[in-house]
Amino acid sequence: MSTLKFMNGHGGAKITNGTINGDAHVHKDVFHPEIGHRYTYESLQETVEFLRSKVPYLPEVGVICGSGLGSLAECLDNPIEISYDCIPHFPRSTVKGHVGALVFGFMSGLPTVCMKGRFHYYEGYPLWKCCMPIRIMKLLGVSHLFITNAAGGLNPSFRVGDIMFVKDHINLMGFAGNNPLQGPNDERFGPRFPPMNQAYNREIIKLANKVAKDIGLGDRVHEGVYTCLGGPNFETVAELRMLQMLGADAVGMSTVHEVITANHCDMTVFVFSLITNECIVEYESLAKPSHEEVIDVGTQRENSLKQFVKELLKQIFENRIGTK
Ligand SMILES: O=P(O)(O)O[C@@H]1C[C@H](O)[C@@H](CO)O1
Ligand code: HPA
Repeated sequence: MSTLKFMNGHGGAKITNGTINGDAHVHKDVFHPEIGHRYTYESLQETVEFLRSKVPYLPEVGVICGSGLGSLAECLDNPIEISYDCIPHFPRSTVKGHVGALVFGFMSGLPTVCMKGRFHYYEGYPLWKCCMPIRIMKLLGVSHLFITNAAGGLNPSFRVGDIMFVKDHINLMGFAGNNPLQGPNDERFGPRFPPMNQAYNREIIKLANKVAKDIGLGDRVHEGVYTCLGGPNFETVAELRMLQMLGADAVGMSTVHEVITANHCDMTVFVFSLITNECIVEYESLAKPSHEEVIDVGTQRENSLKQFVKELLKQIFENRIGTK
């Protein structure tokens, strides 16, 4: 039997061991002879059924916690935490700062699911697998997806600890033909050729600027363009200079493929990057980016970010923004 533990003081529960009904969990996707492995709509339904059997309500909001930002899940009242290794067909988190659990609960009174840990291409997961949880959230009923990430600041006006509301992206991996929607298209999720010119909800960005100002973060927020490289190495000076010339304001190793998958299945998307380091574009600089620094900045900014996310969410739903 999988264990359901009650968490002290939170009135919540935790499902932690790696077995379901006594069987070691088997990670399963489906093999297509011509294109290799993929999840099918039906295999994802098994994951959804499992989660529905553990959580007595359906989430409307999804939050993906970026590196060092797992504490956003602490905004949830009455949390039910389910470790990824208990969930049928779910990949495993392998990166420090990504705990590897879905946490269900109520944020600003709204039923919400947080991903405490995401999947990255550099971990060895293909993009369609990195994005599998987004389709699970959609099937569970999530209409609004908040995606967060840690990113390097390319825009010279950004300072460490600033927040960038993502208004657009440059899909560099897509330029090279790598896209999470590659392979057979299931119309039950979305169209073969989805538009991406309104991938980031403009009304929410406008509201986010207002909320940030109201809570005293007005001078620490920006709007900008995010781009994602495959990682895991940080970028060279020449690469960073090229990204600046392309018009990117921040660089990371995630998010773009998640945004594409979420838009494909018609979710309302809001993304922010926490600028955890300044990109080094001078050969003379001896500074070196590190994952430890990335996580530390996340920890330093967690209280402001929690306050911001809760207030923004509340106002989005009060004003019915992005409700389709
Ligand atoms: O998961 P995110 O995109 O927030 O994580 C960033 C990119 C790398 O995974 C890691 C580098 O420190 O942080
Ligand atoms: N580059 C890529 N990914 C990152 C960075 C960076 O400088 N900082 C945090 N994630």
